Amino acid sequence: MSIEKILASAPVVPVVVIEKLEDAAPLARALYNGGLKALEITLRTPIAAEAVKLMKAEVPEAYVGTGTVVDKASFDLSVAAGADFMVSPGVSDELIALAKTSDVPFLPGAATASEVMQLASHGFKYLKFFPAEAAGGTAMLKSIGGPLPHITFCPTGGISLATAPNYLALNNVICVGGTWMLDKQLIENKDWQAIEALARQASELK
Ligand SMILES: O=C(O)C(=O)C[C@H](O)[C@H](O)COP(=O)(O)O
Repeated sequence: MSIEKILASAPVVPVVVIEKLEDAAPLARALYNGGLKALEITLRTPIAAEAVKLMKAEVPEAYVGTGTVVDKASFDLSVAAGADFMVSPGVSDELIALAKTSDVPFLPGAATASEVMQLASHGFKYLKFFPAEAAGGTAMLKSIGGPLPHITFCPTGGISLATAPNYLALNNVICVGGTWMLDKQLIENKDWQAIEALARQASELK
């Protein structure tokens, strides 16, 4: 499985912070039924790895990956959980070495031309552009695309339903990451139909 195929599966990758294990399966089903095929579960809560397992069992046809992969511990936790892919907000020599020895698709984060060049030198052609809005938004991606046209991005960070199309219109953007479809109140209310509707809105973005 390639990171390209995973990222090309839908225009948006929901970035999920899972608080309750009981929400994992129905949330994954709602997001997938709404057309979002790749789900990024951030390792920011102690139940995240277990949630990945439950989501994969509930929606085996989905690509269930981990986010906030920042060191060997989180990398190993992702592998143990059976993550279909991994995403990091930035990158370190340790993570680059681990990613290059693993067959789990890895999407490293970058925010500057130098970081993009460093990752490209290690063979990465798909990068997370994070934090997208704070790091310069679409203007930054257009500028980076000039000298580095062979790198494709999944911008994430501060992107909304309204601004996502501006990123998706860029030649060097394959999809965006976002949290706007993960309304905390709807999840608290277990309103999975409403979550599915927000996912559908996101999945129909061009
Ligand atoms: O936890 C990580 O590893 C992250 O990279 C953080 C997420 O990308 C942001 O939480 C995106 O959140 P929004 O800004 O609401 O789209």
